[in-house]
Amino acid sequence: VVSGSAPAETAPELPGWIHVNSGKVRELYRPAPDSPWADQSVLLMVATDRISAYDHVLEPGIPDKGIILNQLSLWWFNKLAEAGIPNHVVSTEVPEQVAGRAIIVQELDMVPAEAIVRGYLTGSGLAEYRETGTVTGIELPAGLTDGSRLPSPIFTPSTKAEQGDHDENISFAQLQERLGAACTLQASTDGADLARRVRELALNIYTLAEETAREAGVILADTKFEFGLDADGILVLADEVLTPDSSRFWPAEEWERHVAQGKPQPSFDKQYVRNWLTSEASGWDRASGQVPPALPSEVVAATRERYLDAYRRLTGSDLQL
Ligand SMILES: Nc1ncnc(-c2cnn(Cc3cccc(F)c3)c2)c1Cl
Repeated sequence: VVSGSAPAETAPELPGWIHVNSGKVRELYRPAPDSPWADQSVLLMVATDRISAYDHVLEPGIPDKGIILNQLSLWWFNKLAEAGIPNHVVSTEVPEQVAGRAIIVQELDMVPAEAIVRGYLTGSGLAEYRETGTVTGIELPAGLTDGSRLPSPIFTPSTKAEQGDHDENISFAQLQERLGAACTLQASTDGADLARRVRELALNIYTLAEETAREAGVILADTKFEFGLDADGILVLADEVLTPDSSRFWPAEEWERHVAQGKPQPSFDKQYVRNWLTSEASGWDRASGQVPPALPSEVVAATRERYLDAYRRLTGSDLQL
C-alpha cells in the first residue's frame, strides 16, 4: 500500500486532529480539544496519493503524489507571498504520518465559488465557446481552437458543486448575486464588490504564475483558485494552488505543435492514465459507468515521474523523496 492512498472512506487517524471532510484526493481535519491548536481557528489540509480521472478515484494511488503536489503548492504560496499575495498557510509542522504532504492553514470564511482563470481555451471553456462564441458571457474572437492562447486571460467562475456533481460555469453577474446572497461571508462585505476583488486578485495571480511557468517551459493553460476572507475582511489565497490537480499544465514544446495540428493538448500528468484507461488494453468502457480497472504498475511509475518532472521544471529544484 502506498503512503496516503487509503480509500476515501477511511481517512488516517491523526493524533491531535479530528477528521472533518474528504475530498476526492484530499482530507481535512480540525484540532482535537486537547491539541495545542485547540483554541486557534486552524485546519489541517492533507494531500493523499489518490489520483482521479473521468470522475473516478483510481486505484492504486501514485506513490509520493501527495508530497510532490503539496510541496509544489507550498512553493507557489511562498513565491506569490513575495509578490504580496496573502495566503492561509500557518505551519508545516504536521503529524509524522502525513509529513511533507499536509499544511496547517488559517480557517477562513471561504468564498462560495471556484475562481477559475483561463489563458488558453480548452475543456469546458472550449465547449461553451463552440456553442455560444463566449465563455461565462465573455465574448471571444472567432476561429479559436483547442489550446488557442486567448488575447488576454479571462476570469470564468464556477459553482462549488457538492461531491459527485460537476462545477457549473457561471457569469460574473451571477457570481456577484451569489456572493451578495452568501450570508456566511462577513456582513460588511458587499457581494458585488467582493466579486470584483476576487476577479482582480485571481487574474493578477494567474498572470504572475503563467509568466513563471512559461519561463520554465511549461504552459499554465488554466487554474482554479479558492479564496477566503479573514477576520479583518482581507481576501486570502486558500486551498491548494497551481498544482496539476487544480490546473492544466502543458509542456510548452508540445503546445505549439498540437495547436498547429488542431490536436487536443496532452495533460502533463494524467495523459498516461487517460491513454491507458481509454485503450483496448484496459478493457474499460467509460460510458458504462463501471469502476475503472486498477492501473498497471508501469502507468503508475510513469505518472509518478511526470509529477516529479513537473515539480522540477516549475521550481528548478529536486525533491528529496
Ligand atoms: N483555509 C480554509 N479555511 C476554511 N475552509 C477551508 C476548506 C474547507 N474545505 N476545503 C476544501 C477541502 C475539502 C476536503 C478536503 C480538503 F483538504 C479541502 C477547504 C480552508 Cl482551505
